[in-house]
Amino acid sequence: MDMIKLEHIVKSFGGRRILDDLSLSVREGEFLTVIGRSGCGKTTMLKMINGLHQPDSGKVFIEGQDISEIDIIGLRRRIGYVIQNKGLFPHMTVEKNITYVPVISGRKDKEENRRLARRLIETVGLEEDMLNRYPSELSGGQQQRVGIARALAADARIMLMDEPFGALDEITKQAMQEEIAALKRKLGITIVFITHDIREAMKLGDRVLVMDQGRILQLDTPQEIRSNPAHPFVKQLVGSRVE
Ligand SMILES: Nc1ncnc2c1ncn2[C@@H]1O[C@H](COP(=O)(O)OP(=O)(O)OP(=O)(O)O)[C@@H](O)[C@H]1O
Repeated sequence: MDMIKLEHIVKSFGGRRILDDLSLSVREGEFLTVIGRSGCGKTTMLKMINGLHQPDSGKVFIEGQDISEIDIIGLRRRIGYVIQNKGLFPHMTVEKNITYVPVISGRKDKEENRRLARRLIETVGLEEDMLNRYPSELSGGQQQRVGIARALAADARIMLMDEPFGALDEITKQAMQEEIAALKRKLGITIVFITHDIREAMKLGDRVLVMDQGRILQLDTPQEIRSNPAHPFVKQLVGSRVE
């Protein structure tokens, strides 16, 4: 099944076309990585998927539902959104951050929420005693893990990740890459993952979407992208890959 479907999306800001007739389907359980020059529209596309931006024309479907016809707040709770260095509530403990969506959705049993937080903190590879800390008391990599745990707490079947590991050192980044790939295999979640790092895009993606000027240059498996780059820009991108 198509978990996410974009149909002929057009979006302009200040008279500039940022997404130019973009159509795309992401299958359930697929890991799609997105790469392209700064400003080519990656984040704008991601924000279309959870209704943070509305298209000027075209349609977005999530699990077959046209999102212009459903409750957008409910939709956002079903879609995890993990962004670099941001997103955690600084005045809440890690536990409160993780259980935020279940709590605002009416799940008030403290013990049950504590159990959920304990389970998820372990799932993302952190120690239980971190639940009582505040985000500022965690490293960047640990904050990213909490962000992922929070998205999982919402029972998100879709995870949108905007350069989630961009600010991490190489060792932590590799550990996080392993972790997210394992989580995806284990939970079968659908992931759309923006990166500036072609190695990361090729390593994690079931398919890689190369974007330029609001259009798709190529959307293919890493193997195809490598062996049959459809455009000089793609070729250049892949050529810059450090083996
Ligand atoms: N809310 C907005 N109002 C006006 N212009 C916007 C808005 N959001 C994005 N833009 C513009 O749209 C273009 C695409 O932005 P977007 O954030 O989608 O790019 P990106 O590919 O994610 O870039 P980067 O890799 O630098 O994060 C940019 O020129 C940006 O300035």
